[in-house]
Amino acid sequence: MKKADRHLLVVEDDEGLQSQLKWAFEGYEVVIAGNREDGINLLRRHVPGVVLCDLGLPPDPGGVSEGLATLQEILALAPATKVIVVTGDDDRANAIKAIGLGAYDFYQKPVDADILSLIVDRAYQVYELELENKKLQEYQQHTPLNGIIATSPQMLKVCRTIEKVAPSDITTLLLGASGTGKELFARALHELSPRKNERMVAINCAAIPDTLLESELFGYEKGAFTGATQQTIGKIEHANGGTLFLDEIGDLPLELQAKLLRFLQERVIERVGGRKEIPVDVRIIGATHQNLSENIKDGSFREDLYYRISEITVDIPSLKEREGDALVIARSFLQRFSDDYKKNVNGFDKEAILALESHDWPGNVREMESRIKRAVIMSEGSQITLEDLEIEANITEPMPFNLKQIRDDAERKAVQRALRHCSDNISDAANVLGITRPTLYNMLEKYGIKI
Ligand SMILES: Nc1ncnc2c1ncn2[C@@H]1O[C@H](COP(=O)(O)OP(=O)(O)OP(=O)(O)O)[C@@H](O)[C@H]1O
Repeated sequence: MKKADRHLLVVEDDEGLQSQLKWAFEGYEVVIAGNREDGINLLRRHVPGVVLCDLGLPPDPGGVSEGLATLQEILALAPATKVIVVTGDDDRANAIKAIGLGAYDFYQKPVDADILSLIVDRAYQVYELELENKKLQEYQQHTPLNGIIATSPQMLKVCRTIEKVAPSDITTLLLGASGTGKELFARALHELSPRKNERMVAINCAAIPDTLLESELFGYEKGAFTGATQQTIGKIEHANGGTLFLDEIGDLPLELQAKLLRFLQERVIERVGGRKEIPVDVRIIGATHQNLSENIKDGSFREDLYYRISEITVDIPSLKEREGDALVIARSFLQRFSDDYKKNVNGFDKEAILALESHDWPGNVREMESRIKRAVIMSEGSQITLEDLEIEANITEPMPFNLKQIRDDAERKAVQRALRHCSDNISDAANVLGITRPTLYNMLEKYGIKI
């Protein structure tokens, strides 16, 4: 939050003090009320992070009842607000009472604007930090599936599909580019399924030489080939009762595709060198970054196997296609790595945010994970810079149709961005955009933005 976006509410009935305080806080938007009712109205309108509240307010200017009531009402309406109570010079007892009721701090008259500014600055910093933390926690709570960070409509749809498909035994194919989270989703599917207490066994079909893949998958009997000194169970049998995750299934050699197809149809396997049919009960999840339709066309993937493994197909969009997810995922990684590496990094600077939002992310979430890990380790300040990320902001776009389109696009993007930055809080987003709430509502309707 820029200092200029910071609102400070002063509830004070002394007009001399009002005008002194109005100009005492450089960089704050100071709003002044002379009594509780006006104070609460301004609180609702401006949502200030910090309130300076005189305890002696009318109709009890000589006592503290109205001031304490104002404090309580502010905290009931906006518990995150930091209220600093201002008391008479000899009124420690009531100051402490106010702290007991939830005031953040107290300050005794006469007012020294310099000291009060310092107290307000510190209170605002605490307020903003708490707000940032709360947002992060909310994002994490909204995480639809364990360990998966997703707020974009595209990914929320994927999450819903996974939740629907998980309880059944249906064979599921996850399609998506490298690093989009296919394995993470496979694990989520397993965790949400009735098989969750059994094993999930993963095998990367592209990482194992073709000659070894058959015995890895199906196991072998003693003496099946040179070096087969003892009977060995394969991954499929190992996953019995649980889930088998066949990563990079598009790389499965044709002979093995036939054998896998037979297993999927009959649910029995034969170990290499064995004759016995062994029934195995596994749920199969496949994943690939390849275009299997192309592979079918060029004969490198069996069409009949494709239909067997794709009873349900889930397309996982690339990070670039997920509206708004990049920043949310980046923040979550930042928090994780700054905790892991005990670094005091708490955000991204403006240029870094632009770069995170405009980068193409060819390596998707995996690329982001490693870039942010490195940036956290390398960073020397409290904020990650463009240099730490080692990416270039790429904000060039094709020439649009006309000026109206440019304006509309920019307006829609600004509204979406403000909402994202304010966790969908309409008042905050309207403030960020410098417009009123009704204007923002009109824009949401105009651009069909749902929150
Ligand atoms: N939505 C997400 N939220 C949090 N972490 C994620 C998300 N998506 C992916 N990751 C993380 O990114 C990394 C890559 O994910 P994963 O291995 O699941 O991708 P993949 O699509 O299986 O990649 P590949 O095709 O290269 O095997 C992992 O560390 C994973 O935890």
